[in-house]
Amino acid sequence: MENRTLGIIGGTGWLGRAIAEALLESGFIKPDHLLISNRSGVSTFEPGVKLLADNQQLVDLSDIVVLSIRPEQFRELLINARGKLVISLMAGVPAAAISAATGADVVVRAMPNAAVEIRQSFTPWYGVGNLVELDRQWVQRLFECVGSADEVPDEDCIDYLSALSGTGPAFPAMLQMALTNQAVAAGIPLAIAQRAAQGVVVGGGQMLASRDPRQMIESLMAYRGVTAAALRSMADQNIEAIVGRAVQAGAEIARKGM
Ligand SMILES: NC(=O)C1=CN([C@@H]2O[C@H](COP(=O)(O)OP(=O)(O)OC[C@H]3O[C@@H](n4cnc5c(N)ncnc54)[C@H](O)[C@@H]3O)[C@@H](O)[C@H]2O)C=CC1
Ligand SMILES: O=C(O)[C@@H]1CCC=N1
Repeated sequence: MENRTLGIIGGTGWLGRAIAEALLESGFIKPDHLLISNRSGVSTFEPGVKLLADNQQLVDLSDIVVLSIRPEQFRELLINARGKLVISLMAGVPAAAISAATGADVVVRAMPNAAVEIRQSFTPWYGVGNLVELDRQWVQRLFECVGSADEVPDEDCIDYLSALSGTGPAFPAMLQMALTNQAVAAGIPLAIAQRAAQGVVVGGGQMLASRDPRQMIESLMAYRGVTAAALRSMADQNIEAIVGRAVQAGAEIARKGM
């Protein structure tokens, strides 16, 4: 299991590169068992990692192939991956379409997020085809190198979670911007507004790494003061429905296919 060769198509992109670097740093993959497809010929990977311009050659030399290209780039990709385990990170591309286009009988769809950069992605994954137990464990351990991971019960979970957790820092970034903009509109100087809003999202997020959110809300509501008024206003405006509609809008795109 340890000596498998992994090829990443799109390994010079945002997710692909971060995952490749984490796999090497953690020792999960040795440099001479990692292949990266690279069209420019310029490498910043450590020595031993093989760069290949030819994707079919990469597939032929790999036991497992990660597709970390964009959905529209996948339409142009011509590879025969019959007999290989293909792991796709692409949003909105069903496993059946990946099998049909690549010939792979076993396809894992995984949905990390941009926090792979800091090894804090949550990555749900789902395997289609005969994914044996050893492969299952391997996939789980691979994504644990960039955070935490869970096998999910069906493929639709991947489409739904693409919008919920695949979006990674998008929801917190939007909240941070809204807090900043509102503070500036209320007359707070921009630099202070930015620091205050960042403190809420980053500092608050770090606390929630080890606290239960419901208990946190209850503890702060118990003051019956400022926080209670602010959170009650959000609840009155049905924040849950707003969040629900946002995730559904993203999931709809993933389900429709890209
Ligand atoms: N960036 C994100 O936060 C997330 C991205 N995804 C999915 O991951 C996939 C990759 O996304 P990113 O890394 O953000 O995109 P990216 O655009 O940063 O990376 C794609 C890379 O693939 C390379 N590439 C494209 N076609 C190629 C080919 N035929 N041969 C070799 N290399 C090729 C490009 O040059 C680029 O370096 C997408 O399908 C996206 O849906 C999923 C969850 C989160
Ligand atoms: O927005 C997208 O389509 C990709 C998938 C989830 C995050 N980024």
